[in-house]
Amino acid sequence: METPYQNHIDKADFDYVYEPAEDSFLLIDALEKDLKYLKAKNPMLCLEVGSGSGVIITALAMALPNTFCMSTDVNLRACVMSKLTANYNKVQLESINMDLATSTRDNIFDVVIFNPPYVVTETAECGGRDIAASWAGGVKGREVTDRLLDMIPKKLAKNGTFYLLLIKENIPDEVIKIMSEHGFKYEMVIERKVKNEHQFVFKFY
Ligand SMILES: C[S@@+](CC[C@H](N)C(=O)[O-])C[C@H]1O[C@@H](n2cnc3c(N)ncnc32)[C@H](O)[C@@H]1O
Repeated sequence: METPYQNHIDKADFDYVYEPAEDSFLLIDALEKDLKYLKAKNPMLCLEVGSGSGVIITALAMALPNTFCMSTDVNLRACVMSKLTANYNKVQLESINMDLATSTRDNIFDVVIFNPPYVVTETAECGGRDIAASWAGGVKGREVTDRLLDMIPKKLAKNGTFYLLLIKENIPDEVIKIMSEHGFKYEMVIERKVKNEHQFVFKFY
């Protein structure tokens, strides 16, 4: 999968929007690894929740030209940057300022992707709309993720797939249990140790 160009972004804008980092690129690598599966699925509609600068959903839109791609972010500046990244790379993206996928219709997404704010913080730090929303994950770094886990069964289309990045501190086994209780199978697509983090991308289907 090609990495989208982001030369249009002024470096200073990353004071306000999450700058793509190792976690973003691990998720792109996971989608690349699963590209045969994704192409065979021929998804009509893909959603990236929390798209930040738009690097992941743009990479997916470039790899799946027949798929309609959508993104949400609680940070308005991130929505604008995602749209510009897609435009710059000549793909279509609908980018919407929204909390997770709360205002979308049910049972419509063939693929949902989330690189969440996963850092363990005080609860009071998470739930904002600015740059801190990029990392502040509250208890176990899972407060935002857990809200999305409860929405996934309702938002995915039949036979839909959900890709989620987690770190060890998020206790992936607990996430697997929650998703199993929702009736999903899982696969760990890729993992990487980066600096002091052990990152994983799980696929639930
Ligand atoms: C770790 S950053 C990932 C950004 C981008 N996907 C990437 O990988 O480069 C997490 C993103 O989730 C967004 N976010 C946090 N809470 C959210 C929520 N409740 N609804 C939608 N987006 C949210 C943040 O604003 C941020 O852009």
